[in-house]
Amino acid sequence: MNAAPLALNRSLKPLPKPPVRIVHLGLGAFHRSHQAWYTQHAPDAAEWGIAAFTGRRPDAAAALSRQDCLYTLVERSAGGDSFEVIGSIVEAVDGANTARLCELVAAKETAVVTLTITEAAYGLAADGTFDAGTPGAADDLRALSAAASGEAGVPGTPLGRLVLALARRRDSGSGPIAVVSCDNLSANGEVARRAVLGLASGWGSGLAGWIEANVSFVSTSVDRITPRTTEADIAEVEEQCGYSDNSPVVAEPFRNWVLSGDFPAGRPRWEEAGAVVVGDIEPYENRKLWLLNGSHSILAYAGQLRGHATVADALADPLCRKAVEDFWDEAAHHLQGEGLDIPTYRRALLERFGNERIAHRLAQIAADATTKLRMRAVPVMAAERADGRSGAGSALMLAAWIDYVTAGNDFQDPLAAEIQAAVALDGTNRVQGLLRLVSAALAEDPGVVALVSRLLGSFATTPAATPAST
Ligand SMILES: NC(=O)c1ccc[n+]([C@@H]2O[C@H](COP(=O)([O-])OP(=O)(O)OC[C@H]3O[C@@H](n4cnc5c(N)ncnc54)[C@H](O)[C@@H]3O)[C@@H](O)[C@H]2O)c1
Ligand SMILES: O=P(O)(O)OC[C@@H](O)[C@@H](O)[C@H](O)[C@H](O)CO
Repeated sequence: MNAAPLALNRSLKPLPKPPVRIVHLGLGAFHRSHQAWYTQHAPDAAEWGIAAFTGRRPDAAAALSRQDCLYTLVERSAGGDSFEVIGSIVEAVDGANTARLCELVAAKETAVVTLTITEAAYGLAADGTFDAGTPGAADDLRALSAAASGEAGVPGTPLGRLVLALARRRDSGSGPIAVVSCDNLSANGEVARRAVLGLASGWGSGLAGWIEANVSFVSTSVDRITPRTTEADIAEVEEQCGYSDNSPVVAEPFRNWVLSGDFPAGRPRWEEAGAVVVGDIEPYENRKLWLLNGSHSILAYAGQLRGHATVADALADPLCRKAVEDFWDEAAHHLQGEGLDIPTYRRALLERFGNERIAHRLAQIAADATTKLRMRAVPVMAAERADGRSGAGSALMLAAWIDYVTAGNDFQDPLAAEIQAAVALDGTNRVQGLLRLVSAALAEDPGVVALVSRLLGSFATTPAATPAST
């Protein structure tokens, strides 16, 4: 009988355990492949430990805690896998444990709070402002107001919990701190600032003013394709590494992190691990959000309509590939700037997306479309139309999404009820109703509605049924 493999922990792999100076909200796959990797590879890693909180469930924190917060990062290239144990996370906590969050954020030693809570968790309205009316925000505003007056009140969203913890930091006199959004949002620092200040209004008693003066909201562009871990990944780590790891994470070899903003209480020297610190982040953000995430959205809807399950499969379909390249041509008109090198970036994306060993599921990317399309299709289309062109490449992304939700596919979206109501309408009203959830301005433009309507059905045929081109 084979002996059970040894479990991964700090006795088996005695990595240093630095003190907590970073608090992370959203303990998912991406944080572990990206910010935790950069922190481990910074030259001052010995001073910077991370306490990471889950978002909605305790499971990931419980699993990681069972192995002293160590996990294996599997770097998966087209040619093979390499393995590295990451130890920069030193505490993994259930997000509902607001007492521990408050304690850590209020501590003088804590200098940075990072976020990977997904785009939908910022509670944005269609115009990009904070929407106090979403159920999560409304509940948190009430909870924060109760907590401020000493009554029982515990916020349930990550940003509501962060506001509670920032109130504790103010009370403890621990001074300024940086909040760093690592979610795929344009101007993610500014979005985080608006959402935090919006929720802080529930607390009252000058908390919003204190946050304005003491919290630096850093914007970042983050990049490393990190699909969800599978059972096969867990089995592979056991076989190749000789220990059992319940929480490995798989990522492509490529990684990129561009940051812009102040860190009033310090930060790890991430730039010496390859991160880039810039003054103006917008061109980098747009390049990444439009070219990578925008084409991911096209592939998610068009690809699934054509029967594909992964990014690599969809990209191999000429119809999907053409839609991606047409959108890239459009977006490139509005990506000017020194060092952006769009042709090289595009070539690299084709190679990254084509890595068949990274099974990046289209269903995962398809989630939360209304929030994502506002930052991926809408700005490019608006810029194209302002320059007198049609914006057909961006319109095709919107048409593919409309076909996808109309076809009765399962989807997750903060506006799911509104999407269902719009889908129940007919013809142009349906198109206009769905566009309105993404951009009121585009929905009111008859030219856009007509263009998107004309493009419906573009991906209706499966590849096998597509007539051979002549
Ligand atoms: N995975 C990637 O390749 C990648 C790359 C770049 C950026 N990102 C950004 O990171 C985010 C997280 O990606 P991931 O791969 O870690 O996902 P994940 O599903 O592994 O983890 C997401 C974390 O956020 C929490 N969460 C999810 N939805 C939430 C909500 N509505 N409210 C509160 N908490 C919520 C989850 O509980 C979990 O802790 C993405 O949405 C994206 O903005 C991901
Ligand atoms: O939920 P999303 O669409 O923001 O993320 C899914 C993928 O598009 C995304 O995770 C990319 O892999 C990532 O942005 C690459 O850096």
